[in-house]
Amino acid sequence: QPIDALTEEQAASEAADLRPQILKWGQQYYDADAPVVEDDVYDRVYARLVALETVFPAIITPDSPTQRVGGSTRGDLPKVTHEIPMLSLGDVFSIAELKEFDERLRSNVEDDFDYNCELKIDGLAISLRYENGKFVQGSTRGNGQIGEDITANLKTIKSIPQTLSRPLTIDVRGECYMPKAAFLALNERREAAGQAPFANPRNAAAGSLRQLDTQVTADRQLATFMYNIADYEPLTTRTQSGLLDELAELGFTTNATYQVAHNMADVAAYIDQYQGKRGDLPYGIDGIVIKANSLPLQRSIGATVKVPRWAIAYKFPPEEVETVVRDIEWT
Ligand SMILES: NC(=O)c1cnc(OC2CCCC2)nc1N
Repeated sequence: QPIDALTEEQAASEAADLRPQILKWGQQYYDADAPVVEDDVYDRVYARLVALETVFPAIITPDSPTQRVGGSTRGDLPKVTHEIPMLSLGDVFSIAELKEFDERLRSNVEDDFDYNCELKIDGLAISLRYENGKFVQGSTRGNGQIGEDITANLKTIKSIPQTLSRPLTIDVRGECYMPKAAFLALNERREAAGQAPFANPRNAAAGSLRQLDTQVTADRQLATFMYNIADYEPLTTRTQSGLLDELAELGFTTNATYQVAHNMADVAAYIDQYQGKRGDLPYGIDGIVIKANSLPLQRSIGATVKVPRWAIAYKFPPEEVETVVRDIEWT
């Protein structure tokens, strides 16, 4: 309950329960075989401990995770500052809300414009830096400004090109994910070895990317779909749909299911087309993303602190796990 409703000893007792949990999750972070608890769970519990100790400084213990130099991050992967922040996405959960997003955006934009519709891959966002066409660094989104350097692990992923077809200096963003079949095979191996299975493919991908042992990452069959670029100037295209084609020409793997939509009726048709097909896809999706298709328009509309005004994610209701297992083609 709210911290200011607690007595000091209640706060001390709650903090005493949280510290070992946070330390254990921190240690699991590098255990090659322990599933990594979801980032947001870790961050929420860590923030609660910080809040308790801030309101009641007397309960702080020298061994509290909050007193470590590393602070909230669970490990000491080197940090990377994103020159251009990695944005996340606002969410809507109904067609009605989607229409509100469209109306609000069109009220602020003079001319008519198209959307690009994309499947929302359920993985984790990564940024790939290329200098003169060579892959030099890869990182997680982190808080959008500062992520973790996972270059070595990303180099083990076959779909990430080491050299581009043109000597460009660019930051390309996309999703790293674990295909459903790889996820099921991994969990079978883990259960056969008496280890806890990963909760879902996204969690498995996150845990696999943060390994200090790159051989572990290499064995996890991770994949990527790239979908964004920090600065589009070096490219020829000026649309989101064209960007996906140009990224493919450069050597990246992109998801071919995108469609340009002229209006919300087209968007609704795209949603209907894919909402029912989640079970047939070889990767997890948790919705669709619609983006203003013009890249200059995206730039002029801009973003709020964390999310673009020119894009929104439409989230599907959570999928029960058994459908993931049942619907897979057991070839
Ligand atoms: N999970 C996805 O598949 C996905 C995520 N994000 C984006 O776009 C970013 C680019 C800038 C704001 C959102 N597109 C996607 N397809």
